[in-house]
Amino acid sequence: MEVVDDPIRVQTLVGKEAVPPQYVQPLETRPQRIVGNGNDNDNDEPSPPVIDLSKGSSVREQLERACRDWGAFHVINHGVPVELLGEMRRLGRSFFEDCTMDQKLSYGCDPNSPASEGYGSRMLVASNDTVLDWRDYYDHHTLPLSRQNPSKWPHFSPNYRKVVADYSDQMNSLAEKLLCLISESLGLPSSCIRDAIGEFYQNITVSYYPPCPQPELTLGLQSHSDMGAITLLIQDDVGGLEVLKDGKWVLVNPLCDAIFVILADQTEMITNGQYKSAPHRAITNGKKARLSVATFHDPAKMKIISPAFEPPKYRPVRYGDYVSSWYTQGPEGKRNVDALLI
Ligand SMILES: O=C(O)CCC(=O)C(=O)O
Ligand SMILES: [Fe+2]
Repeated sequence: MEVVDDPIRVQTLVGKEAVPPQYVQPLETRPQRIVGNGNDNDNDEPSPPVIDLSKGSSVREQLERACRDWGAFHVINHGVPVELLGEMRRLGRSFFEDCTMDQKLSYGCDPNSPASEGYGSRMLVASNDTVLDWRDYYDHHTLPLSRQNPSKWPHFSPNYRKVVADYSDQMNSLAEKLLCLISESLGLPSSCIRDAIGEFYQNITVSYYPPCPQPELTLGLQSHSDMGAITLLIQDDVGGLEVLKDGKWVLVNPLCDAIFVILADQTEMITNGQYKSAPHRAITNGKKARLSVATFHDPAKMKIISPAFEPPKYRPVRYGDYVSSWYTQGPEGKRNVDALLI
């Protein structure tokens, strides 16, 4: 296996006047908007729907529309204490901003293993000539509990490990609840998608996007869809997450108490393409650092995923094989799940 050097953390580039050439996107993938200058959101631009989970009877209908039209939506009244969302954001930010680089590097992830836990900067990179993302991150392995080893997580704050463990529990329950509702919205038994995924493999990734001297040339995270079943994301008030809707990039409004739900590739497969995974990306800005916390819920590597409808439109795939092809080919704006279409 090719041995990869430990990547430069983007935070160490802050203060430069220009971005190094490896971070410059080709013309066709450069962002079309600059956030943080007061005209972030085009008034005519549609916004992802907001679904109130406490509104019993209409929730399934709203979910159905949001899943078909967007593959992504906000949920409010989701049952997760909003103080916990705030604590997770605060502690996540504190790691990046209050720890020294030496402290942070003592948690550095293994650059030779694609999904290793810890502090890194090059997660979605397929080859050495891929344009780099303007992002640093901290990835935590949280579920199943046999993968959870809090001694590997930052200990600069006495609360950090407890907050991450509580956050993991809460996201797990919400992901289960949403997959049940999503199954029901398609007339499937409520446990259908949940059972098709099996035991959740959950990762929590805190992404930190330092201010960028040339936001018009860069992306914080290149276009991709998430590989697993369902992603639950919170962000701060800076804004920069975009989802692709009818061929256009639409900004996801930061809603402080909401959780943003992103359908991922295995849910597209199981629903036989009735609900598509949502391509999304993050843009950067010149003034403020931006933070997001994404919680991924994936099947086990050995799990075979196949559509729950006849006739199937996708070939069955072992999840581990799907992941390996993703890491060797990279997202590069393609929809990897399309490769499984029959
Ligand atoms: O930072 C964001 O808003 C997006 C993060 C994301 O898409 C990911 O980590 O897969
Ligand atoms: Fe993502």
